[in-house]
Amino acid sequence: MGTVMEVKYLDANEWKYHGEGNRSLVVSHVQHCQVLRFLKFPNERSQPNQALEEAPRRLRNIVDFSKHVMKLLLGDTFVQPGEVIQLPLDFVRQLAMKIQPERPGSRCNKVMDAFSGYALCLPDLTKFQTCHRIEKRPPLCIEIKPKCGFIPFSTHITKDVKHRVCRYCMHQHLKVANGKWKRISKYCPLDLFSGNKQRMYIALKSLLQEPQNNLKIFKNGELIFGCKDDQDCLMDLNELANHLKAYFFPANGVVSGPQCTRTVISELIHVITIALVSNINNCKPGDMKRIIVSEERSHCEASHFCKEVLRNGIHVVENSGLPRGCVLSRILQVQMLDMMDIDGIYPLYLRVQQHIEEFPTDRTRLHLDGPYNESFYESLSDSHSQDDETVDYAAQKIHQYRVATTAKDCSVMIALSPCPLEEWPEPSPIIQTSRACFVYSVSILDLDPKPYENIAHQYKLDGKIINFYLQNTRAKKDLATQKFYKENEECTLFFHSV
Ligand SMILES: O=P(O)(O)O[C@@H]1[C@@H](OP(=O)(O)O)[C@H](OP(=O)(O)O)[C@H](O)[C@H](OP(=O)(O)O)[C@H]1OP(=O)(O)O
Ligand SMILES: Nc1ncnc2c1ncn2[C@@H]1O[C@H](COP(=O)(O)OP(=O)(O)OP(=O)(O)O)[C@@H](O)[C@H]1O
Repeated sequence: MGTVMEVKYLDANEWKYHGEGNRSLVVSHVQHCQVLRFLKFPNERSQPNQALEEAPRRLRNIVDFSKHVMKLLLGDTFVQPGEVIQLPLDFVRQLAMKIQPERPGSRCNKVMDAFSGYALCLPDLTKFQTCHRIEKRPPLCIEIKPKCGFIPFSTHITKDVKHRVCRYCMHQHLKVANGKWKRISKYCPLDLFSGNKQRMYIALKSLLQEPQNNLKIFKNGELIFGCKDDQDCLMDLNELANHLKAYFFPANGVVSGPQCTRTVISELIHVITIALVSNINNCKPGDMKRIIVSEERSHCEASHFCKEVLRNGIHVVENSGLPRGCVLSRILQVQMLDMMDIDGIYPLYLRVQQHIEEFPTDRTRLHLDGPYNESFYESLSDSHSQDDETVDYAAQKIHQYRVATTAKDCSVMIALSPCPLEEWPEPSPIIQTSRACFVYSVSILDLDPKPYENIAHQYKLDGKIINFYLQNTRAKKDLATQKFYKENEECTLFFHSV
């Protein structure tokens, strides 16, 4: 299993800390366009054994899921599955020690797997585009974790608020209360996925104001904007504009001040929007058809854009929809494989649990932990259209739900490489702005399968998010009403005294 990497790359000094999430830690090569993605495990004594036992299988599952499931659903060009490799333990241990001081405190409840010797080797998507080109200005890369872009439509939902407010906007309240973030973000995924230029502009501007873990910007593979964790954020828009000036206004890159920041940020938002709605493989006229999500599934009451529209008395917001084949529409379509919502899935999970308690060997037959091969992919298509009370129906719906959950948690990487129009390396796609031109590529990352057992956790979390949101917004409404009456009282007294 796995290939052994070329020896010339195996010097820990040539690799540096790049970033991490909840389940993996990534290091990048200082020179080559490569990253190594290591699994992480809880800080427990059993950790070395757990890693030795689990790492190779989990990594194999990650690659297979990417290759045989997500790539087929999201499209060839967007997905780079990478490969499982085996590394010398000395090298991995040295690396783990070297990067430890760089890690954000909030992620240190888990340790990097420095025990199994297995990792994933992937192209460094933050540098990918320009690997073999000589350009004075290094590549720029924008990473967005867009989260779930629709309002669930399942008839299994009992809490009405889920039909009105999207999960991301509700979850913000709990995250701030838990101390995960300091402020509520105004970003609403439904605006980003709307395909409406105005709504997308507001969504991206909100991400720039409060990036949390949903937006990162890299220059030459180095993080220049975004949060490592809530304690450690690089998010000064003037500073960002300073980095970007030379890209968007190459001729007069020396201008500065608030006007300059606004102009540069607008250009950035424009480029991101184009990359998100373009069909890179494109060009068949039929592909320009837009995917329109029904009105009630594409508006979130908590979105600041919607609030503004209501406040200004504009009642009809154009529901533009996403061009077919663009990265956002691909992701949204896979997210929408979740047709039952966790409210409909949880009872089916209990059905499967009960069944495998009685027939443990069926766990394998039902593909609950993979392997994620062609037959798993086929099991996603609707062979059971109605609930016939079987465990097979339940497993099929659970598979669809898990695939959708991966798409709700993936990230989009947009790599931009400045390129004068005269040097356009056709047929590579380009984006033009008022003064600049970029060759670009779009990839989707973090396409790991979500463990079957997570369903129980997701069900509990969903309940917490909704209850907290309802409590919190109710409390705020009560306070506002009290204030209103108090002000009116004061007003009344004032009238009496005159
Ligand atoms: O449930 P959510 O929406 O909070 O998503 C989790 C993410 O939280 P977020 O809200 O994006 O900050 C969470 O991200 P963070 O650790 O918060 O950066 C993980 O991506 C988690 O995935 P996994 O279970 O570790 O594979 C994600 O869990 P899954 O729901 O994808 O299982
Ligand atoms: N191929 C790649 N090229 C460049 N950077 C990458 C690559 N893969 C991952 N990264 C960086 O490493 C970070 C962490 O990786 P990833 O999102 O896969 O971790 P995770 O633990 O699976 O995340 P999550 O908490 O969302 O489950 C990403 O946000 C991204 O910035």
